[in-house]
Amino acid sequence: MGTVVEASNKGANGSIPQKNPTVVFVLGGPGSGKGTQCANIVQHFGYTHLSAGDLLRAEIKSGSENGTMIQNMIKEGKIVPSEVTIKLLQRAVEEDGNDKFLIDGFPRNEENRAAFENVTGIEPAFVLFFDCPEEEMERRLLSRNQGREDDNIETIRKRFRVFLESSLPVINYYDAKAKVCKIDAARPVEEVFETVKAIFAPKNAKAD
Ligand SMILES: Nc1ncnc2c1ncn2[C@@H]1O[C@H](COP(=O)(O)OP(=O)(O)OP(=O)(O)O)[C@@H](O)[C@H]1O
Ligand SMILES: O=c1ccn([C@@H]2O[C@H](COP(=O)(O)O)[C@@H](O)[C@H]2O)c(=O)[nH]1
Ligand SMILES: [Mg+2]
Repeated sequence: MGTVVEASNKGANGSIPQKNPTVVFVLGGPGSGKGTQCANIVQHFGYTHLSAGDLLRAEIKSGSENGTMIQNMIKEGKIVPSEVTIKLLQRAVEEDGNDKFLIDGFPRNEENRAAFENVTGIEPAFVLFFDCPEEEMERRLLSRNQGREDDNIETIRKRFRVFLESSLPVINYYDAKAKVCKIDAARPVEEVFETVKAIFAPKNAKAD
């Protein structure tokens, strides 16, 4: 991994973002522990955590015109069109006063990745990849008990398939650019976070 690279601020659509944020993509299979580790990173390193899935779920609750479409996609484990998710992410970045963001669970496919880069002009500083076997992720999701409509065995299997077919290629894309920090996420939360800390501590020292 190289040093933290600040995002460029030219949007291909001509828009100029308010800031020049540092963005870290947090990727991994469903239930690999992305949200759990992001909460720890926020506490220790002062990032803002933006979960694309949480933004989409909030959009459903808000009564937005896209709500029913998003709800159906999530129930089926499918990927919501890029333009919808990117707008939500852009709005969240613009409304926040921070200059460094963890984007959790996005980009989920190659089209998401290319559209985000084109629209925002932002390249991630690096990518965290929480690597976890399916059996462990399945166990975690089935006992998460947060009332998520997609935490049932039928949808979980669909989500696993989408992750393998559509999301892993994104991780491979960034790996080819030496931007991926792969973490063994099958260990207990505290152990995983020790590894995460070792990744962020030197980068944060350079970025601050
Ligand atoms: N290292 C771990 N060991 C055991 N359980 C964990 C670990 N990390 C997270 N969990 C638990 O597993 C469940 C899924 O974790 P989390 O919500 O962080 O995953 P996620 O990657 O964000 O999932 P999703 O992609 O579905 O949003 C939660 O109940 C969480 O408490
Ligand atoms: O960029 C995204 C992020 C999420 N989705 C949809 O939401 C669910 C749940 O996402 P989590 O990251 O597990 O919270 C996911 O299965 C997709 O259906 C999306 O379409 N695009
Ligand atoms: Mg999550």
